[in-house]
Amino acid sequence: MIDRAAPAKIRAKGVAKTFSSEGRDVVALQPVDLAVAEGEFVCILGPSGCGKSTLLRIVAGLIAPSAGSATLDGRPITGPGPERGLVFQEYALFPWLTVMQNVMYGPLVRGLGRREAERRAKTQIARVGLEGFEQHFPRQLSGGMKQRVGIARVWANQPDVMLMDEPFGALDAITRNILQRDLLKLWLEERHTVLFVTHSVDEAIFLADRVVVMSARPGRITAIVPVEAPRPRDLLAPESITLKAELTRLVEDQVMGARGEPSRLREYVN
Ligand SMILES: Nc1ncnc2c1ncn2[C@@H]1O[C@H](COP(=O)(O)OP(=O)(O)OP(=O)(O)O)[C@@H](O)[C@H]1O
Repeated sequence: MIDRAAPAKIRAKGVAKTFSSEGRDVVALQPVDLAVAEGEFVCILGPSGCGKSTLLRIVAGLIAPSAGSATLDGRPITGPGPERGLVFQEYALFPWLTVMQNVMYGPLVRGLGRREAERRAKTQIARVGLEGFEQHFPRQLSGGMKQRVGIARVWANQPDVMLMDEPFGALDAITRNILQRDLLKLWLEERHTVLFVTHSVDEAIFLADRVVVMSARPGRITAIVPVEAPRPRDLLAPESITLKAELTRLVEDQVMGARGEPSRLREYVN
């Protein structure tokens, strides 16, 4: 159970980001406040370019905010750390290492003995359904398999928090659905805290405890919508369809609003 009364696992307070490039300032993120509870699965949903990745990268410690502060367990985030595992859309595997070596890499770097690193890697490779592919190189794997290795690699480090940036965005719809189900199964077993960036409304409804909707650039949070249906969720159930219409409207309003056009969806949604 998520304990919302407990101190937040991740907290963003007035977090904002302006990038300066070629003498121009780009406001990527307006001040954002967000608290994620321990063990919670939160999806950040919004149109392209609204600053979703920027917010995730600030929590990852890869970039510093221009204003405000982000904390993990109450401590300021000043850089990346082993308690936060990152999965990106680009698979980011080492092409010259096998699946086994890729997954063992983190535990070895963290000083685990070879045997323990191997044991952990084997367990994680089996969990993501890649038993038998330990000696394959990334080039011998499909996109979905590479993303499974990416997840196994992060999980082998036993992070407290998983930060996922459109991890399934490059995959075909069927593979994406399978990986969403598998990710959910793994998450239900261990209940890491997950911050998951997506621009798919269906993906957010299927996975999240809460969906954070962001506005078109410069990004800010426009709504936080809880998803209360028990898992696994049926996206064709009436409550999912209603929620899908609501979230789609929220996102579309942002895009249309940014263009100065009224939302076309309004006529379909009461
Ligand atoms: N390093 C950077 N330098 C300059 N501008 C940047 C940088 N990183 C991001 N931006 C700008 O900040 C804005 C937000 O980018 P971000 O990648 O966070 O959006 P996003 O919502 O994740 O987009 P998408 O869904 O398309 O991946 C964009 O306008 C982008 O061009």
